[in-house]
Amino acid sequence: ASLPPGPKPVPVLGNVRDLTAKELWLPAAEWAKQYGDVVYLHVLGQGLVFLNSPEAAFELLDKRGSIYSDKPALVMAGELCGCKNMVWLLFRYVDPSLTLPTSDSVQVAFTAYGDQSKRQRKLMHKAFGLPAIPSYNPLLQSETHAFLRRIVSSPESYVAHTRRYAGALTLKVVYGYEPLAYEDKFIALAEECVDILANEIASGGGIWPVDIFPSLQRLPVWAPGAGFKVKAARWKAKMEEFVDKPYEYVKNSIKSGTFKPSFCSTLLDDDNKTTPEFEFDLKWTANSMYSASMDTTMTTVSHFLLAMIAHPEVLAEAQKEIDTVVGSDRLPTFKDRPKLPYIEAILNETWRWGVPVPLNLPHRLMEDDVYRDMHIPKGSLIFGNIWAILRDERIYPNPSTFAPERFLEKVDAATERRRDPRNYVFGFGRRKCPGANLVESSIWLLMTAMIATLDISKAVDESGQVVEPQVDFENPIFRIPNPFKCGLRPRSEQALKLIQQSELAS
Ligand code: HEM
Repeated sequence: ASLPPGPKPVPVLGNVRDLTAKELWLPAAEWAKQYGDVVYLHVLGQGLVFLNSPEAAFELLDKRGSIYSDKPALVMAGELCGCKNMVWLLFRYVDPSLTLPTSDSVQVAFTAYGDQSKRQRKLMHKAFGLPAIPSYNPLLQSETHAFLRRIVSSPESYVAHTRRYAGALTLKVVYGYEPLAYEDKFIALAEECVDILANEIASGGGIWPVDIFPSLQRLPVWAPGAGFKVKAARWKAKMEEFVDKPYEYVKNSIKSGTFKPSFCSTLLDDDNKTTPEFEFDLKWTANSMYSASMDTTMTTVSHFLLAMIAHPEVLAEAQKEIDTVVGSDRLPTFKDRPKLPYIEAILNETWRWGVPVPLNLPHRLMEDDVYRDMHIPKGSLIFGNIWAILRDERIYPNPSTFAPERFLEKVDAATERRRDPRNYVFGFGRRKCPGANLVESSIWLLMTAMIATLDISKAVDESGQVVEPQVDFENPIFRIPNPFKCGLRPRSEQALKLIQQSELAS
């Protein structure tokens, strides 16, 4: 079998010049149109495979998951800095020109496929499987209300409020920890580690000389050129602190009987077996959730805001629906969800149009494989091209337009399944996002509460001029818009009153 088709490589360097540092999903969508639903490129012999249709993505990443679920490994970040146990890791992507690294950080699911990743996923499934989700509802509700209160008090800081919402929610869900309003120790520690990962470990494109020549690991620390080992030891200590400290907090609060139910407390209690292996998995799994939820939540909320700014008629229609179903005497709750089909369609369209992780996170193929007479070499990195799938005009006419109505059209069950963006935006197979059920609830409530209480529009500057949002996507993995200006204010006196009163209720 021959390799799948793709842009013509040059000798040795391969397709280096075909890759772009920003928005790689745009050329990847063009390759999909030109070469079909499986496209192959290589960079210095490293195979990159793009799966551009649901059929190809499900067949390989899902059905053949036993060989398509590994993750790429990096020696410096993984081995020396101790991040190999993290399910997520921030690192920088190699600049396509292979001369200069990009300055962007990206996150990648990192644990190699094997017993450890299976155990970690089992823990996450237990905590975030569908049956567990209703138990988080009160927490989601109180965090959403706290978010609204912060927004009305300083709307210009909506980015910081969204990050705090995601961070606090994760700390509470995972550790039962209530962060302080300002200068919280765990949030500060988490941000410090995120910064080390993004700006230190990941500098130089995330690829260090030791990644290319693993034998450098054996250099003694005093040897010339071994400075990386000293740095790695320092960063590793910080990473371990980030993993150990919140975990110790849970254990101590269980001992003193002051704990709040959480992912960790439930598992420690349920399994009642604190073998070193179990504790190791638990604390690294818990820790990885923090990074995993930050940028993805930020991306989704940003796209929702952009869509509302660009389409005031959609916001008005959604507010009409809320006013009819919920009224103006209370804030929406999960019980209202089945009666709000237009809002459901907005959420669907936000997932589809925003595409938070357009090329998925790469999986690594563990064995040579053949698919439809095409040879896919062992070691290839496999990208589920979620962007191309969700911009397929045969399924979504005028795909670049934000149009929630498309999801209100009655279709047969097979088309319904095929067009549901949730089947794609959270990835595929055995590495599919374990947080999907949780964010399905958390983002729904956050979005619905914003629609119910806020006017969302373009910002206006001091001289009264409307400020057009400047949208730019620099991050090579997450489709996360750079912070843009936007106008957020209470919809009415009554809405403001409900937001302020929510503090008493929570
Ligand atoms: C807006 C929301 C989110 C989106 C769109 C999203 C999307 C994704 C995607 C595309 C992947 C890669 C799947 C693959 O490799 O096939 C992933 C992995 C992952 N996600 Fe999410 N995610 C979101 C929120 C969250 C949250 C809130 C958590 C934690 C509570 C979380 C935890 C994880 C973890 C731990 C992984 C790695 C799984 C593994 O490699 O086995 N995600 N996510």
